[in-house]
Parts: sequence; structure tokens; C-alpha cells
Amino acid sequence: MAAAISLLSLPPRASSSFFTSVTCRTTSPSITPNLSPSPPPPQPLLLPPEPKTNPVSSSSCSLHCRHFQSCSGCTHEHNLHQPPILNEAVEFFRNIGVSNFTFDSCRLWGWRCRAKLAVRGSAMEPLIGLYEEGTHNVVDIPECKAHHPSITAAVDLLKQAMVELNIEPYDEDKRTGELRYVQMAVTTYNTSLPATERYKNGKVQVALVWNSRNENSPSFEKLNALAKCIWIKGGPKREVHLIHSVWANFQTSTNNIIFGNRWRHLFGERDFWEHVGGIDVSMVPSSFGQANTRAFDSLLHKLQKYVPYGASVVDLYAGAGVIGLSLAATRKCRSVKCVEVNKEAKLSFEKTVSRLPATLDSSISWHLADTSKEPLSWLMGSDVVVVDPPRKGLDPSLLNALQSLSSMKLKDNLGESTKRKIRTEKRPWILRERDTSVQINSQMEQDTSPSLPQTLLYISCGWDSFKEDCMSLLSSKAWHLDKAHGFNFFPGTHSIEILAVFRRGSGVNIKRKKSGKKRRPT
Ligand SMILES: C[S@@+](CC[C@H](N)C(=O)[O-])C[C@H]1O[C@@H](n2cnc3c(N)ncnc32)[C@H](O)[C@@H]1O
Repeated sequence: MAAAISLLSLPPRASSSFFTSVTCRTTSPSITPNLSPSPPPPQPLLLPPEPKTNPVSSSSCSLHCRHFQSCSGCTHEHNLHQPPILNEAVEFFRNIGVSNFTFDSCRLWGWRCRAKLAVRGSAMEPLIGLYEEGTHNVVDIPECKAHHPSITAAVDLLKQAMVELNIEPYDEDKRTGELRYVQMAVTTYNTSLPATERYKNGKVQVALVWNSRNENSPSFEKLNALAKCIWIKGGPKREVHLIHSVWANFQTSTNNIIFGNRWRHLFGERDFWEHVGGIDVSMVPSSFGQANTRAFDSLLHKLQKYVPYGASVVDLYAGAGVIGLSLAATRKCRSVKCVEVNKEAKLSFEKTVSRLPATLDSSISWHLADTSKEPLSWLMGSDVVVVDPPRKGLDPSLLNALQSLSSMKLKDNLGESTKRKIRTEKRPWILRERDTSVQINSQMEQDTSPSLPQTLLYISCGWDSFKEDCMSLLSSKAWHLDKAHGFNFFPGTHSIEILAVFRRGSGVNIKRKKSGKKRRPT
């Protein structure tokens, strides 16, 4: 759905001579499907009406969610377009000389396209939702305003199927029961629909986390019956085709880890595609996926502008390589190396690559590796470094490596030890990860004249860790901050996503040059 864009006035503390823009896209609250106990078919999906074109008021940007306060998902209910942390972010960037920080408020309701929900309660009254703050009591959230309406409808359908088939939710204390969690992921990729219809017609990949070791357990028949029931009630033969596919994950552990290692595809399409950052992206249920598809797409389009055509890029903390591959396709990169520690992401990477334009002349690779080990070897030879770490921020060793670039010059940019490795091994990352990396083009980039990265694109979902990492990078004088953008990835919460653009060097010379020019007499 197209979104209205308007410029908002700044929060009071930020209204100064500094120019900071806040782009707000607003929609009205969604109307969730009717949860009558009568059987399916699922209700038609009702999305928010078309957006307003006037600047938003704070009251029109309220959550209006009856689960607020009992559910731990949202922490504030008003001014969704301006999360409380925004003032602090504006101030932070202003204090370090970035005056043109922008904030894109993105979609405010129905934005969550990926949800992991706990299943508790009883077979007759299942509860599907999030834990109450600080407890393991599950709060049922059938009318969650953050969920994409297809998730809401699919949860409703799952509950109906559970009641019908007498499926026992998991009991943490007794360690009994059958269904522990469900992950719902929405794909809005449907090219047979007009672009404006795609988002609201999203289909759901349902992953049922089953309390058994594998398919051979006695309860497998029940799991299969549940999956089949969901598929029949929401699959392609229904008037509203809601369910994309159904998967099973087997987990018996007593810790808090949601997924076990064993997955099985049960019904529907195996491949799950989304379109973001200008490319088709494949996601398997076991790999990391961004929850806010639309906001991620906005971020990717912004990020692309900072990557020169033909650049050599390393994408660290890459997941399935969505960022790197989007850059390969849209910026015609000479090479893209993706580094990720979760082996589950490899399959998605390979599938995504299979849909890149055949004409793409880029050396593309994905490496199953820990970024914190020998980080310098990943940085060398790249013009642009992209980092997208988990909430805790950069690994200290990577931070050190990035800081150490200040003392390196192009001609002696490889330390003796690294040089030695390269002479004998040519490409250390290839040798180190020979069995676990994927090289797409047979023409491997040789990196005969390795360059030092000039641009660091830092994507952060953890504001506190970002501030620390940012100050460490700046204090090393290896980098200066050129631009910063915020995105409302998680409306209703205290989190924002940051895209920070660092350039190599302290930035002092550039400023001096500029001011020197101005002072020169005419
Ligand atoms: C915030 S996600 C970003 C994923 C990806 N950039 C995307 O947008 O889809 C962080 C990723 O870093 C990975 N990760 C965490 N620690 C890592 C490490 N030390 N080395 C490599 N990858 C790591 C996680 O498995 C996860 O896929």
C-alpha cells in the first residue's frame, strides 16, 4: 500500500538550526479478523484504509491496542511515528557533528511480517502470544496491532485447528504437551497481483515447533493432522488463500531456545520469496529474517546510494546475504563477500543468488565464519564494509580491526603476518573456510592489489551498543561519521534501526580544505 509522506516538525529539544527530517508514513489502525468460535474459512484480511495525506497528529498515531500493558511487545502507545528514543538520537548525532540526521517513521501498524509466538494454555483454550514482562506467562494477543493481518488470521486459524484436533499446548513446568511455539512469516511477493494489492494479500509460512525429537515419535501423526488441517482451511483451495506453507521443527530441550535443529517441510511451497532492496530474496524458516519487511526495504534503498558502482563489498553479519546481494545487483559490485556464522542461512543465500540477473558480472561468495576471528582478513581488499551485528553490537576484535585501519596506509596495509598468509595461501578466507563457503562465479577475484575500505556502513538494531561502537570508531580517528539515518523498524517499542555512514579518516582535512577555500580572498 502506498504511504503518505509528510515532514513533521522536530521534537522540541531537536528544533534548532540543525536540519533533521522526519519522514512519516502513516496508516490507520488495522481491523483484525472476527474471532468467532465458528469454523473457518478465515476472514478476509482487512488492512488499514489508504493513508492520510495530512501531517499526522500524535493522537492519530496511537496504538489503540487492547493488549497494551499486558503484552510485553509494545512499550509505548502514543506518537508511534516518533519513538521516545528519537530525541536522544537526534541529540547524539548533533553532538558529534551530524546535523542532517533523517528519520523514516515507516508503517505504524500491521508492520510485523515475522513473529515467534509461544503456545500455552489448554487444548480447549490455547493461548498464542508473548510472555508477560519478566514472566513465562503467555499473553494471548489475537488483536495485536503490530502483526501483519495475515499473521492475526493465521493465529486464529491455528487455534481453531488446535481445538478441533485436541492439540495440547506445551507445559513448561511439567515438560509435557505438543505444540511449543509457532513462527509465522509473511511473504508479500505475489507478482500476479497489482503492486498496491500485494502487501495486504500476504501469505503465511507457518513453522510449528513440536515437542518431540523427530518424525518417528508417536505424536507425529497428530502434528501431521494439525498441519494438514491448517493447510486445508487456509490453503490455495480456499477463497482466501492465507497459508503459504507449513513446516515442522522438532524441539525437546528444556532451555529457552525456541528452535531445535531438525526441520521438516510438510505442506505448500517449499520456497518462500520476498522482494526487498530490488531483488527477490529466499528465506528458509530457520534463518534470520527481518521482521519489518517494508522498513527494511526502505533502509536498503537508502544504503545503496552510499555504495559506488563497481565497488568491492564485504557484508559482515550477513545472514542470508540479503544486503550484499542487493548491492551486487543494484550497484554492479565487482565483488561481494558475505560472512555469517549461522549455517542455516547458506541455502537461502544460494537460492537468492539463483534469481539474480544472469548478466551480473560480480564475484559473489558466502562464508560460514565467525566475523570476530581474524577480522582484518575480511576487511582487506574491500572498498565498502557493511556491518549488521546483533543487538549487542560489534565483536571487540572487529572493532579493534576497524580502529587499526587509521594507522595503515595503502602501500603497507597488510601486516607482516597477513602478508605471509596471502603469499602462500592467496585468499586466506577461502582456504580457512574452504568446505563451508559458497563461491558463485568461477572467476574468483584475485585481490592482487588489496585496497583499504573507504566506507563503513553500520546498520544497528541496538541503540546503546551503537553509541558505544560509534564513539570508539570516532575516537580512533580511523573513521568519521558522514551521515546517519533512522528507521522505525519496531513502532511501539524503544528501538530504532540506524544506518550510519562512516568514511575513513578523521575528516579533519576535508573540513580544513573546505574552510580554507572559503577564506581565500577573491
Ligand atoms: C541482525 S542479523 C542481520 C542479518 C542480515 N544482515 C539481514 O539483514 O538479514 C545479525 C546476523 O549476524 C549473525 N552473527 C552473529 N554473530 C556473528 C559472528 N560473530 N560472525 C558472523 N555472523 C554473526 C547472526 O547469525 C545473524 O544472522
